[in-house]
Amino acid sequence: MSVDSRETSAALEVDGVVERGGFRLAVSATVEPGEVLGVLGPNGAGKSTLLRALAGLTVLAAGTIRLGGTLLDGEHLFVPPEQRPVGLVFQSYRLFPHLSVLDNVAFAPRSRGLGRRRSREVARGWLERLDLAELADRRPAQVSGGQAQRVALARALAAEPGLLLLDEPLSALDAGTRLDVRTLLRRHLEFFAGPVLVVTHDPLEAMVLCDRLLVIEGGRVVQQGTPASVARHPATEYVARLVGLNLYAGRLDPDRGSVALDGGGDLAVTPTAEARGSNRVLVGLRPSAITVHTVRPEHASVRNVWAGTIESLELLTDRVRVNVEGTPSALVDVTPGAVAELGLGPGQAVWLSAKATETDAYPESASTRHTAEVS
Ligand SMILES: Nc1ncnc2c1ncn2[C@@H]1O[C@H](COP(=O)(O)OP(=O)(O)OP(=O)(O)O)[C@@H](O)[C@H]1O
Repeated sequence: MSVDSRETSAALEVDGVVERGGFRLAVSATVEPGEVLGVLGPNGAGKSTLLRALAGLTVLAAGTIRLGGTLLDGEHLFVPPEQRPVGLVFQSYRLFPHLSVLDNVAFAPRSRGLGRRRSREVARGWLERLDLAELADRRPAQVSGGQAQRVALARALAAEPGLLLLDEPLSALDAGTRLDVRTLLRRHLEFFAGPVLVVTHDPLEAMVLCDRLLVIEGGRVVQQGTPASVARHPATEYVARLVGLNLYAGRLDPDRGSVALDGGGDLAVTPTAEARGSNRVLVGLRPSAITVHTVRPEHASVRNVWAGTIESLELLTDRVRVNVEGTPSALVDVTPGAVAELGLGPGQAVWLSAKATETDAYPESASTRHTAEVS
């Protein structure tokens, strides 16, 4: 079987509107052959709605979906799901429990009309590529979560789709397994020459698996770009939290080198030349660049000093993330030792400080420009 067939090397172009009850999703995006696009967004943003539209489970209210030159939806045409060259891997994998791993994968070519022997040959090829050959005779209940995920991927690929859709492919796995499977999945996706969309909630998954990210909020695309550009210059509060950054919007006074924040308070910044030319800016500040004090610090060199109250503390792997309510509010990362030493706890009044050189001030419209650069 060839993975370089014409069908598997065409770009996906979607430019449309999907309506679901009172919800409206508007998306315009192109995914190149071989490119892995991560679709991110908070709950209810419209990620599944997008996958459903691509798979043909929901009809577009307006616009078009094209795979290569072929129209799948729009202009009074609608290709039903069973006729779309689309492979869909669900969160739950949905393997057939009564069939062996081999026959689960052979199911796809069999449904395309291949004979039993030929279907099994095709399936064996995919099991080998995905390092599953030894599990061919097992039932889904006799393989691990990570292996089941790979069987589901093998089954989707065995159908020779032109477009691959993965809906939270690793969410059913425990944290330890997820780490290994994520790396393997990235490698296995290289066997697929067409465009891939991966819906995920996990920022690390998005960074490792995806070439480009599409962030949806409230049915709208708020940011598109490479993982690095999105992490560097998040366009919204949600994206900033996702990549673990404090983000503030405000008005820059280039002469004073400070930003009057929309939510009150101001921050001394060292604006880039690009930011100097714009009135509205976003200021990124890493939680590890902020220091917590129990008494007001008196360092003349630190221009940003403000008061706040600890809302909550959350233990991360090697740090404690302190959520401080103030003007502005901030997430601050400290060591567990510092929490003990300073006796930090919820409800406590604290002082925060951050150097102006630790801030990253960029034009509010930067994310839109990133989109133009990378798409
Ligand atoms: N069957 C339905 N009928 C009507 N509206 C729906 C239906 N399913 C979802 N919605 C609405 O559509 C919107 C988008 O839902 P969608 O499932 O696409 O979001 P999502 O980004 O995938 O969320 P999650 O991360 O929670 O899975 C939500 O506001 C939801 O209330």
